[in-house]
Amino acid sequence: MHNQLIAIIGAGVMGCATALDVARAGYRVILQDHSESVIAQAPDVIRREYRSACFLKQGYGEVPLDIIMDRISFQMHDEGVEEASIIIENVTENIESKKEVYARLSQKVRPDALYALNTSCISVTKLASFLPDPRRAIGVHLMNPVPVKSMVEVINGHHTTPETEQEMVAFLESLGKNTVVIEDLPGFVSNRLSHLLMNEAAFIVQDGIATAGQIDAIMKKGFNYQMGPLETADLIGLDTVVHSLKVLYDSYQDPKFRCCPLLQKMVDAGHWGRKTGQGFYAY
Ligand SMILES: NC(=O)c1ccc[n+]([C@@H]2O[C@H](COP(=O)([O-])OP(=O)(O)OC[C@H]3O[C@@H](n4cnc5c(N)ncnc54)[C@H](O)[C@@H]3O)[C@@H](O)[C@H]2O)c1
Repeated sequence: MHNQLIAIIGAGVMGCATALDVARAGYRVILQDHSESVIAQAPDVIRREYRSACFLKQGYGEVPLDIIMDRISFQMHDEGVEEASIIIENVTENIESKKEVYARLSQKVRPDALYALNTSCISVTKLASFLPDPRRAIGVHLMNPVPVKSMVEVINGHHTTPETEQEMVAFLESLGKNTVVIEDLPGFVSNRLSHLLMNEAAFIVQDGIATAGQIDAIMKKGFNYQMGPLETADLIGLDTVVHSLKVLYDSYQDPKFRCCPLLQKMVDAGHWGRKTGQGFYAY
């Protein structure tokens, strides 16, 4: 067991799965969220993630669930965050929410702590500009589902130092992750490409050309994708996909990133994908 304490802020889809992976690797974890219902549900979400990871990834069950759960403190307050050597920020894909969280944490977090900023599309340089020391912040784009996906896209912001990069890569390797370190522009590599595909797939459904199932089948069987673009959108959360498309559109001012109206309509209707039980598919 490591002695290090890791604070994970935001206990949604990514926060819970990340807490599971980090605690499984032997770290003590604070999992914080401002929503009472999210914190109340988080232990069950983690238990489900663990069972699914044991099914999908050989050896994942070698660390028993009760040991992992004992390492995680579920909380709505920030107590203990001052002890953390790494802060992993996983809050909603909205610049104002993230900015508010950084302002709050800056009062408490120790000056030598590292910030791992988990964002789908927002520029890491922009996010780091809201922190007291942007040299110690770096983009850590974990992939969903975190326990199953070993790839992490690591993004150097403009001020990120080589020491920060080295420390963060070493931490991620201690979780069993593989990293690819790239430079910063909104959407990075993965989401600049994947969001175009998911958005265009939604346009195809809207145009009445094919169903979600047909599109996903073509991409899986014809192009060897493990998951189709609309299954992926449901897994990510359509709310997050729409937020990300807005960030891409605003950042590049390029119409290719305009959000498909059907996606926006589904979000307005509360059909956010797996997390609400209904998206392009029913769960
Ligand atoms: N979902 C994915 O597949 C995926 C993949 C990679 C990266 N990301 C990125 O990770 C981040 C989190 O995504 P998610 O899918 O977990 O979102 P989510 O909506 O499931 O969870 C976000 C959580 O942040 C919490 N939150 C919001 N404001 C807060 C505050 N001020 N203090 C504490 N908690 C607060 C919310 O209550 C919510 O529980 C986003 O930036 C997203 O773009 C998501």
